[in-house]
Amino acid sequence: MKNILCVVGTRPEAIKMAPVILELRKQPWANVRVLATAQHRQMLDQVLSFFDIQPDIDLNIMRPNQALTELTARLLLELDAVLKAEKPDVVLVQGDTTTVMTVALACFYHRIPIGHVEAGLRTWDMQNPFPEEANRVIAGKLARWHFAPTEGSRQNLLKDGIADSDIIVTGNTVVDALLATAQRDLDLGITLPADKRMVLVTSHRRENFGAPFRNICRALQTLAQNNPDVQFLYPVHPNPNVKDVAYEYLAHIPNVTLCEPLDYAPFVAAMKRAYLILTDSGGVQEEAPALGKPVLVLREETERPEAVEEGVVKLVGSDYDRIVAEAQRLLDDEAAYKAMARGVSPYGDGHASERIGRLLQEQLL
Ligand SMILES: CC(=O)N[C@@H]1[C@@H](OP(=O)(O)OP(=O)(O)OC[C@H]2O[C@@H](n3ccc(=O)[nH]c3=O)[C@H](O)[C@@H]2O)O[C@H](CO)[C@@H](O)[C@@H]1O
Repeated sequence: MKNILCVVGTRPEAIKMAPVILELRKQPWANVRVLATAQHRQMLDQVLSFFDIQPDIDLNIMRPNQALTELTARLLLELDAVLKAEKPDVVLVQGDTTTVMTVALACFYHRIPIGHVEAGLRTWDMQNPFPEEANRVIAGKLARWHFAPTEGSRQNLLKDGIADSDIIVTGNTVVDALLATAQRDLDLGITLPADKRMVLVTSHRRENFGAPFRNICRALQTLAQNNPDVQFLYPVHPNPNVKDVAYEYLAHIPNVTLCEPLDYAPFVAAMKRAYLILTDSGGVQEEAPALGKPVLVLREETERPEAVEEGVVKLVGSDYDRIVAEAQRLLDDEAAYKAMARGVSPYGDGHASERIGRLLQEQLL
C-alpha cells in the first residue's frame, strides 16, 4: 500500500485535482489522503463537497488580505508538521498557486517525491502572471513527475531542463472533471429568457484591475445595449476592484444578469447554455473548447496557446473597440461563429487522471 497525499488550496485546484483523487481512490494499492490548505475557503469547499471529497487534514490557512510572504511562511511551518505525521510516499499538487510552490519546497526538504499535475505551463515572463509563473517554475524544478497537459507544455519543461523520462503528457484533468459533470442533470439555478442566445462572462484577473477592467465593462455595456435580443450572464467575483465597477456599468441594463460566483455544477450548466463566452479565466479557456463554445479571452497573452492555435479561442485583451468588434462579429456572422464552435478539445479527452494513476502505479509498485 502506498500513501498518496493530494493537496488543494483554491477552487481551480480542487476542480482539477478531484478527478485524480477519485481515480486513485479506486486503486487497491493506493491509500489516498487529502490535504486542504484552504488558501481560498468558500469556493474550495463547494467544489470538494460537489465531488464528495472530505479533506483528511485542513489547514484553514486563509486570512483577510493575506500577504504572500506571510501565507508562504505559515504554510511552510504547518506543512512541516503534516509531512512528519503523514509520511506520504508521494505528494500530488496541481497548478501554480502559493500552496503548490510551498508544498514542493517542504517536500524537497523532507525528501518526499512530488507529482506535479498541470506541469509545464509557461509565459516565460516571471512578472506575468504574478506570482503564478514563479510558483510553477519552482514547483517544476523540484517535482519528480511532471504531468503535462499538452505536447506544448512538455516542450516547455524540456526547455527548462527537465528530463524527458520524467514527463508524461496526460491531458488536463479539468476536462475529466468537466465531461463527468456535464453528463449529470445540471441546474443553472437562474431563469434566463429561453428564446435568447446567452453570452457568459467571467473576469477577475488582477492584471486587469483599474483601467483595463473599466474598458471591459464599457465594452460589455455597449454590446448589451446594441443586442437587446441577447442575454448576458456575468457571475461577479466579490473583490471590490471587480464588483463595484461591474455593478456601476452593468447593473441597470435589462438584458444583463449579474450574480454571485456560481458553484461549479451551475457554472458548467451556464457554459453548456452559452452561445459565446468572454473570460479572463485560465480554466474556462480549457473547458469551453471541449463543449464547443467559442471564447474571447480578455487578456493580452495566455499560457494556454493551444486553443488559440486551433482557432477556437481568440485573445482580445482589454481594448474596448476590439472586444466590441470581435464579439459582435461572432453574434452576427454565422460562418465566423461556426469556425470557432468546432468542439476541438486541445486540453484533453477526459482520461488524464487514469494516465496519472497508471504512471504512479508503474513507478511506485
Ligand atoms: C494565471 C492563471 O491563469 N491562473 C489560473 C487561475 O485559475 P483560473 O483562471 O482557472 O481561476 P478561476 O477563473 O477562478 O476558476 C476557473 C474554474 O472555476 C469554475 N468556475 C468559474 C466561475 C464561476 O462562477 N464558478 C465556477 O465554478 C470554472 O468552471 C473553472 O473550472 O488561478 C489559479 C490559482 O487560483 C491558477 O492555478 C491558474 O493557473
